[in-house]
Amino acid sequence: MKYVIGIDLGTSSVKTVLVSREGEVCHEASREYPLIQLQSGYSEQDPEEWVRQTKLCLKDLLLRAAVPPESIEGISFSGQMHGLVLLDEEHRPVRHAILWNDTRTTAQCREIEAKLGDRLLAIAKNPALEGFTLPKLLWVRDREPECFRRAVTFVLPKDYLRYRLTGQLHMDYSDAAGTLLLDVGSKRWSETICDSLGLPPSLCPPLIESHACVGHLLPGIAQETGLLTDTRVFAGGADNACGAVGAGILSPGETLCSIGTSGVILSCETNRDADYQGRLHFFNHAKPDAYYAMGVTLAAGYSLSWFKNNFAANESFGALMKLAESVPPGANGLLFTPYVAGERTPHADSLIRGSFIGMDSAHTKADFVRAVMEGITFSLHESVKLMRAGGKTIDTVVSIGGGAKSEVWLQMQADIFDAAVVKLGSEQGPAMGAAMLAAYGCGWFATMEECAARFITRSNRYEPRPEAREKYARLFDIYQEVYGATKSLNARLLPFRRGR
Ligand SMILES: Nc1ncnc2c1ncn2[C@@H]1O[C@H](COP(=O)(O)OP(=O)(O)O)[C@@H](O)[C@H]1O
Ligand SMILES: O=C(CO)[C@@H](O)[C@H](O)COP(=O)(O)O
Repeated sequence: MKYVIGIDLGTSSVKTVLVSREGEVCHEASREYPLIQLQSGYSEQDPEEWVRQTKLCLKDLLLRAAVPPESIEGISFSGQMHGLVLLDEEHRPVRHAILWNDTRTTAQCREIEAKLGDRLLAIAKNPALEGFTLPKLLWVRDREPECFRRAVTFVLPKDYLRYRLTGQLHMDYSDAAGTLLLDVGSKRWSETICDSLGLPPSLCPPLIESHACVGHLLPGIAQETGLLTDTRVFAGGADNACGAVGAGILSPGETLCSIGTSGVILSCETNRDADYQGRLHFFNHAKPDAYYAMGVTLAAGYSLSWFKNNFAANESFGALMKLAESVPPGANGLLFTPYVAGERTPHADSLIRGSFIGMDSAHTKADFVRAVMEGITFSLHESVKLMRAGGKTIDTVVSIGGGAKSEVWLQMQADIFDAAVVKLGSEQGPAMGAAMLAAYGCGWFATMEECAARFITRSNRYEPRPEAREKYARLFDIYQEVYGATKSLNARLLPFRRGR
């Protein structure tokens, strides 16, 4: 039997899966690493930790799988998007990586808007948002000139990991699209964007397709992990693109909901001129010449984890789901907005913070858990609504991520989105998409669709329940008013926040 390995370099952990040519997930292994949060709005990681934990994870996978290393034909990657890894001339990081959920770059976003105006949306297809890579580059230029002076190039998290495993430095189109430096339509680094901001185009690394082979493992890495230097390494893609590949979202009309640390609603596109006026992200897919539109809830699973860590630390997620199930839709009049780390879609606002509205002395922890899950799902529904307003039909949504582990949450998604929600047979998230890119890159399948037909099965289906759907439609109207009603209150609370 032949195998491939998919590596997903996530925000909280790295996950590896070993998948056979038949699409069977034979083994998986994962290892965690910490976030470094020096002050409110800051989020960094040590790239060395990604490399260390990935090597240990691969070693563990190989030991437990007990398959001959020569049977592993290819490896590919998925990675948390947008994180800035600045490298010096010896390709060593000049500082820690600044991640996608770091929101320190508001001033740099305004500078990008002032210098590029309408040209930004025309070229990069996206507005200047704090999470994207370009404002992070400008922040280092402005605030840490010594680091910036030493930098000769930059990459994204999984590109750095791949570099350390192979010695080859590249960035694939699906991840490059999230930097705000790519001309998304023509798949070239934009000289206009670089020139307008005074950045040397030489900072941008070579571009490559997600299924392209970049080379082989370095001898030292092969020795440490138990793999072979013959194993081919393929570029891989952005985690949301890989999540879509791993869920079979490969043609227009197919929609994904992913509830991980962040949450996304993603819909595949083949028209590179699709125009959402920057209200949704628009990126290159990991499938050649395909694209996707995407709305992002910054703190989706993160809001539930925040609640659990602070108010239910000794209870499992499963126990919390049981509590949520005991409460009717609407959480007995308790409403939550999941802005605990700011928001992206539809409110690109790094300063807004969350609220519980309607707290009553009769409410219990169960109401709070349900309200948190409903608030996260309402936020995702704002993206569904934007896509429908843009002319998309969304009648079926494939749901993945931690949020798809729970029946009660899957049913809630169906009721709130007013669409059928489908769960996958074996859900491995973006790691499966990475494994599929390796399988396609190895030439096992003529098309990615053929690979998806072999590797992916759909299992349970959740239909909207009329009574809950109607109740949620009324609550969603109220939910949508909370942002506007709390914006100025949050602005006044800003000076009181930690680290201000
Ligand atoms: N059993 C569960 N039921 C519902 N939600 C869960 C469960 N387990 C984890 N989650 C949620 O999923 C999130 C993690 O999802 P995951 O896809 O693993 O995230 P990431 O890949 O971003 O690290 C957690 O923050 C939590 O809110
Ligand atoms: O910023 C985005 C997408 O634009 C995030 O989706 C990151 O790509 C991280 O994802 P998770 O760790 O939540 O999977």
